[in-house]
Amino acid sequence: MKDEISREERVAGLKGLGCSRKRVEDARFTQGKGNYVDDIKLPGMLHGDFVRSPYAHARIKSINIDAAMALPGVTAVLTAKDLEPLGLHWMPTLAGDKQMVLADGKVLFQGQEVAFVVASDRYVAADAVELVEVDYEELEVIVDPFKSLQSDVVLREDLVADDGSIPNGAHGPRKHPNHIFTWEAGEEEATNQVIDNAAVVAEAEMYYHRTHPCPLETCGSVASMDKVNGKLTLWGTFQAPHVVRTVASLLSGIEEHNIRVVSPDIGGGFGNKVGVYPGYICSIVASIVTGVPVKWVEDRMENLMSTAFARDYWMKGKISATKEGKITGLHCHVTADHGAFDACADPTKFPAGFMNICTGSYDIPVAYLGVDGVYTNKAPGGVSYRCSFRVTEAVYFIERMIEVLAIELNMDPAELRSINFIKKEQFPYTAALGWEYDSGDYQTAWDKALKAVDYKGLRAEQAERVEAFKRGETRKVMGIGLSFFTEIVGAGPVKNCDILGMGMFDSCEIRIHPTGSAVARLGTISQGQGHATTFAQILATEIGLSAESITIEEGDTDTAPYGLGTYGSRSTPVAGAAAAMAGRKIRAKAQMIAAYLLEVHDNDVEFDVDRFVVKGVPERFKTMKEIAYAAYNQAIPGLEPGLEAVSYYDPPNMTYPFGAYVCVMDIDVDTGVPEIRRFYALDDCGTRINPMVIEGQIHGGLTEALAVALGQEIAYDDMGNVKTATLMDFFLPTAWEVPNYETDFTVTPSPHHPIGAKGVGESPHVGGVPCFSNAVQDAFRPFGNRHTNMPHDHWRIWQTANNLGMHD
Ligand code: PCD
Ligand SMILES: [Cu+]
Repeated sequence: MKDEISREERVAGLKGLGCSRKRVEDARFTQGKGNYVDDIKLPGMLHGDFVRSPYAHARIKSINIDAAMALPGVTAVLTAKDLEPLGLHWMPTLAGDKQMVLADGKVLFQGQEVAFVVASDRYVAADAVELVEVDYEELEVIVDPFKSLQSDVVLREDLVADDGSIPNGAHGPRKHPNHIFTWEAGEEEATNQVIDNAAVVAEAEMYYHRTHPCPLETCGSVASMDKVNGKLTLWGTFQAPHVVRTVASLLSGIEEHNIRVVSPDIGGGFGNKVGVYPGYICSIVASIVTGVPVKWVEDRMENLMSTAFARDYWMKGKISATKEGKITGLHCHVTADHGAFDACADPTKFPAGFMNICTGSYDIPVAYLGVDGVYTNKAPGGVSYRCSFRVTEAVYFIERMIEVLAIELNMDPAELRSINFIKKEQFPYTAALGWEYDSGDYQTAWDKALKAVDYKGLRAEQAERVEAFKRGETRKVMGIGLSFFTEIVGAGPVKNCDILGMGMFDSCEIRIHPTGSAVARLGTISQGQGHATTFAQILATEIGLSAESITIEEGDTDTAPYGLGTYGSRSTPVAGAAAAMAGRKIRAKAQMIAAYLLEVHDNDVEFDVDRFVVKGVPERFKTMKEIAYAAYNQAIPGLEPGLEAVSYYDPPNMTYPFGAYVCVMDIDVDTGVPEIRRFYALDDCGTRINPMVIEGQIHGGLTEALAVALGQEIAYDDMGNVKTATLMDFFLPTAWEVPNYETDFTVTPSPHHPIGAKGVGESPHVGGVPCFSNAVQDAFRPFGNRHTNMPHDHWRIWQTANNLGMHD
């Protein structure tokens, strides 16, 4: 047979690895044809809405539902009393704590779910919510975690024994009724010894404020109990649909094969949609009780007030070094505000997530981390926002400690980083707090970044600006924000990582059709990341069929293989690896088919782009399309018909993407308004599947980082009122604030991932927040600033300038 097109054209035709293929899902989204939870409309469907607590801490004396029930269109009003006989008034959290589904005797945060109204439409439900009369007796409110550990006020009465003793929590002994856990890593004594005897020590206390990812789509679910067939179908905004199915089965007693969980299109997740919310449970119970489908969808205020927040970490650090700037030790203590229930979604063995990556990208011989989790009268969560697993906090911490140490040493912070990087030859590198970093080449990335922005030139310009400011010629100061981050993404492996006992592997199942097109299903679920585009690219390169002829499906537990879902940038490292492995199984069978068709031995054919060729005889080949057809339609001795494969992949390690960011900022000291002149981001996520998708991920993550660093916050007053529950008060950046990002990359493949890819979705946020914050702080460094807390909104920046005497 003769070849009409060149090998190059055949490679391009696959649209495989490395191709900036346009996102296939966007045809649907840009034409308004997406299918979100709120688009699901079933015959006879009822609508639920919550009565929520106006108080942050109060005893519930009585609930009167009579007036609400009397409103035409209202079917039911559920309270904890109705859920109790079913054992559903409390639910387990992913962190091994339990949480009230509906207020049981008391409320513990503003916005807590008190009663669930079910009515004929969303408006009637909202009207009925107003008619439910709840009699509250206010209790003393605690919003400060340090005060919480000193207070006589017991927040969680359910966690104190009758004799007043404090039973152990899910993560061991508790020191106080409002204490959740102590978690430690590293060697405290050895670390203290090094620090106490060091030539130079820098200390800092910093607060990484509470915030919220605020996805475009809020959380919601539709439950439909088919009593005839005994089958429960649950559509919802779930980042981990299979986990929801298993948990729903364990809680309800409905056998798992009779539960179908579907995540339809999701309008942004960002970790906000990992946890299990009372709304999910209440819609299920309401559908079981009424026998018709019940929908629950939050409004914006409910989403901001009550669903999984992020951060709220009070961090205290000490870092020591030689006079030359070689870091010798690091000590970190965190007081972690978890709100009213511990509902973090960290792997079970890691109650503070992967905070123990806080030694960052540096070769630090000895370190210690201690974390104390504390209850307060705030919403539960702590799982979300572009690094559920606390790597955001860890990287912020170390990147601030480096800056503070640079001040102490009177050294350039870029040079200080260079001196301390883990060197290329040291990988795989075992860090003082236990992680084994898979691969990295930090110095190369750093040099490339500093060169790209002309770092030396910028510092010279900054020095001139400081002089000009002092002479009174300008009121603008200039900051150069640096950050170098190492992320840790791709949980498992199963031996280290499980959630509530569910091991963190992932999966891919692929079915090739006779005409050489395919459908592949994975255990993950895209929330906007573009999986339908990128997973097809991995498979295209592995099996030699064009990505255009491979459909990717996720999110329906009736069809998709079991997987742990999408968060912690785990889809590429884990499900992406499963896809590659399933592709290789297809290829192995295809090789046998090709050999039979070509009448040679299996070992005499080899794979080439989209075909198997007889070794050394390139004109003798069978394309994958021909092989697929033969797989079904030709009797091949010793082989079953069909061409399918499934892979369950338990990764041997996590992947460690990294990056080097630089932000140049001008700040008007009289208005506190920062202006971002330049933002350069170099990312290394190993093998790049789709450069355009990566670029989009980085723009998104950096914009969220800008938001968090420069103004976004879930703030509470002393009464526990949420002060930022609307988009009037909660900062969402617009095109006005967002700079023109310059992106760049290096490629250091993961040695253990089948295609060498690492995750990237979280990276820009993890590296971006310290970069923006460092830019603000660096602008004030020449005027005496050491550390000021985020968010650096205009008012706080103005205060920083004022405190430094710059308004005098
Ligand atoms: N190397 C590489 C890597 C990656 N990639 C691509 O990119 C993406 C991403 O990826 P990753 O990194 O793996 O990740 P994932 O898993 O998929 O995802 C997750 C992430 O993702 C991010 N991004 C995003 N985007 C959108 N649009 N939306 C959303 O929601 C979101 N979210 C966020 C978050 S937050 Mo968490 O949950 O907190 O934990 S985590 C997270 C996809 O598509 C992939 O394929 C490529 O291409 N290459
Ligand atoms: Cu993460």
